[in-house]
Amino acid sequence: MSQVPRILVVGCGPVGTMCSYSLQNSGRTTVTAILRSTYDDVKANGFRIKSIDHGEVDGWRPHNISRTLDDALQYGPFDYVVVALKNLPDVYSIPDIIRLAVASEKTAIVLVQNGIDIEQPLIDAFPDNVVISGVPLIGCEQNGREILHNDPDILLVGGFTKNPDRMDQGKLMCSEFAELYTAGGAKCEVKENLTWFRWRKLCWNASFNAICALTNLDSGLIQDAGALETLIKPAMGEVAAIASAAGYQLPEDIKEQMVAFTPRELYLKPSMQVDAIRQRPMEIEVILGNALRIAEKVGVDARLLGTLYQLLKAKQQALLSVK
Ligand SMILES: NC(=O)C1=CN([C@@H]2O[C@H](COP(=O)(O)OP(=O)(O)OC[C@H]3O[C@@H](n4cnc5c(N)ncnc54)[C@H](OP(=O)(O)O)[C@@H]3O)[C@@H](O)[C@H]2O)C=CC1
Ligand SMILES: CC(C)(CO)C(=O)C(=O)O
Repeated sequence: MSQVPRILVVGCGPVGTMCSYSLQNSGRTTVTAILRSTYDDVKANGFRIKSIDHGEVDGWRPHNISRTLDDALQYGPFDYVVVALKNLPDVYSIPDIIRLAVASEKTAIVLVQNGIDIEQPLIDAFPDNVVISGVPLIGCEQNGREILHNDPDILLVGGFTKNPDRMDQGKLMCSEFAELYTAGGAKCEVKENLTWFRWRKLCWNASFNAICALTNLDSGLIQDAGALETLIKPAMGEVAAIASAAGYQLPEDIKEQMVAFTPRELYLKPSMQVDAIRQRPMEIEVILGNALRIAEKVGVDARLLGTLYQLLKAKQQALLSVK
């Protein structure tokens, strides 16, 4: 590992920008970020960030910014490649996108994304590398160079690798990453049972994200429409049943906990609804498809999730064909 860890952030939307900010703010890293649609604006003016964790900051830039991964390689080799773009295996391959930045087995790949079973493609593509899987508990949105970060950044991380000889290294890198992130003013916690936390978050994402995207009603309006008991909670129940059959027992009152996190008056548009509105591809494979593939393996009947998935797939198909 280089003395000052070099970090590449691929996918500098609201989540990637807040990750870059915390890691750089630690004062102990060099951060390189790939910016596409915001490159010119951020190069000229920096990001304007309004953050519940960091306050208001204008003119902030990562140490290095590049338009492409090829260009970013001049700032490597990287100790960590942080992936914070949408996880869309039906649209692009994340291993292919980052391959050139994974210089050797010393580079750890950090996923900061929603979904379940998202580690496997990276573990398969980079069997000797450490994959740090991160569940982002954050609320943030972006409009050009402006970032509104309104729900605190708590990143839960756990290490994975195919190579048993790399386990110890995985633990070390996970702890180092969490320390750097936390030193920068947000929170990052290492979790031994990270997959359990992925299932817990999936209860929310597979229900609210899917149903709000399909109905174009936000988390408050969908409750006003009476769908909590008829759609949202039943979908959560199916996720909990799959998780339990796969060995991850969620609390008995998981549905109530998730609803309690989502008071009506929040009127929150889940990221999948935002993507649908903006005619951008939705993360349906990692949020529903993977859960259903696991359901089939463990013998759980998840017919509501199956229907939501097929409806979303049709919507995605239509959306991708007009792109
Ligand atoms: N936003 C939120 O509050 C939360 C998001 N999450 C999860 O975090 C992850 C990231 O979410 P979010 O930041 O909202 O996503 P966005 O879609 O808003 O941002 C993704 C960014 O990735 C960039 N990008 C896409 N493809 C590439 C590529 N090939 N190379 C480089 N950059 C690329 C996009 O650039 P361009 O603009 O040029 O297309 C965009 O800036 C997702 O998995 C999401 O589900 C989890 C919790 C909360
Ligand atoms: C929990 C929530 C709403 C955080 O923004 C989310 O994960 C999403 O919108 O996908």
